[in-house]
Amino acid sequence: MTAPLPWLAPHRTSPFVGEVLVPGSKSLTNRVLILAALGDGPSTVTRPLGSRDTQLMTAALTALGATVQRDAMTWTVTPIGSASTEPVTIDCGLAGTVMRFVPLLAALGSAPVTFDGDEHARIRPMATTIATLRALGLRVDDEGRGSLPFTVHGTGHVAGGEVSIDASASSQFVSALLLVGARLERGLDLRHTGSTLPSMPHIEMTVAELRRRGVRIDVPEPGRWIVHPGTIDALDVEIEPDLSNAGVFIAGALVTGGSVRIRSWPHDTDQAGDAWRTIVPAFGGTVRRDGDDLVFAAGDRLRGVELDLHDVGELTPVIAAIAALADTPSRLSGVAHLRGHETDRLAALVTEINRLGGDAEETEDGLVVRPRTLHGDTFRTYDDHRMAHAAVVLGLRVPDLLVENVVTTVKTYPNFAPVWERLMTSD
Ligand SMILES: O=C(O)C1=C[C@@H](OP(=O)(O)O)[C@@H](O)[C@H](O)C1
Ligand SMILES: C=C(OP(=O)(O)O)C(=O)O
Repeated sequence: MTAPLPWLAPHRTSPFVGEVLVPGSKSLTNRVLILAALGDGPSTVTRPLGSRDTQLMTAALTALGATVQRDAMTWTVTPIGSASTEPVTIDCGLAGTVMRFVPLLAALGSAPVTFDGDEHARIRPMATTIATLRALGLRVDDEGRGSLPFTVHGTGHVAGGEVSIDASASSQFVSALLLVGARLERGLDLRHTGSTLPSMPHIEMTVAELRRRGVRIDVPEPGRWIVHPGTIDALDVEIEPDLSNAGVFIAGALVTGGSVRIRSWPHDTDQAGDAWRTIVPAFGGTVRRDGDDLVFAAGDRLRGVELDLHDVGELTPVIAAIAALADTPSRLSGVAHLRGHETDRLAALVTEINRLGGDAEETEDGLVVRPRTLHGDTFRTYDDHRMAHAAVVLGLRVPDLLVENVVTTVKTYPNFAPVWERLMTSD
């Protein structure tokens, strides 16, 4: 198959002024689908994200025995019923939420379930998932790899109880256990033993979604969660727009001296992307609520930032792109775990920003980005949707920037490139 032609990123010599309703949150959609599949009756999901990651989740849950009936705006999920013993194979693609969350659901069943994914998925950190399953008493065949592919042999019974894991490489190892904790016979007393735990808002989102469904969870101290055994209530929910993905439009406004209205920004949310409300002022921009929307605008200048992004690591590529266009240096820290994301994001950002003539450098746990005049080139995306987002932010200011494989954005954002093309002709 021939590779798709690179896409010429939109470029502006005038401020970008726009209004966007971004599609639903990936993290919420995939949690809600799982909890619906484990629920005590059918649930509906309104305004779900329809993208590669949620498609992979739907296919995985269907393979485990749930049904997902899709109408345009609402999906109806019927929970996983009686356990089948037929072997199944699940494609995780490059979706962390599928490769980390679904093996724990497979553990509840009685069939051998094989997990595999894209080429790069095979090098994403999975050792904690495999160790967790074994600690719960399951047999896992991974031929000693500690990564995808592997097979989980469910027996229909998981006692649960005390489990200690090292989740320093990804918060998703904690969320995965919490999501199934109530369905373990003795519930779960989970301790994180590693030195650091990234993406805490994503864990808090998991806890909040469980509590909304009647699950009792205590958090007696940082790094410990007690999930009481019980049922997970069915619940009809509407998915919030993806605030992390809103970031690329916000960044577009910031770097061109413009403004953007993000429609339906939730008044109260557990999403990591809510942090844009504090990140934009750090770059010198402004944020204003107008009814249900937030309006982000550039300030008089775009200054560099010093940000610890440990809690919101997934925002880093777009923040690094803004930083490369700022007028003073930036230091981004707390994100060593990004080396295990869709690609090694720290290495990829340094290589690609510097390919354009920039001055970015990797540190032990982040990046230093110094302003330089940038020139066009082909920006590699490494099959990483957020590298493509970073490319678009840079292209708005750097002429002749070509984005390799922009279609990789379909992981969490359908029609990403056409949306930008429409925005460029409509403001
Ligand atoms: O649970 C989730 O939905 C996610 C958790 C985070 O993962 P890490 O803790 O691995 O960064 C985040 O970066 C990812 O995009 C989504
Ligand atoms: C890290 C990310 O994704 P995943 O859910 O695949 O881990 C991301 O979307 O930035």
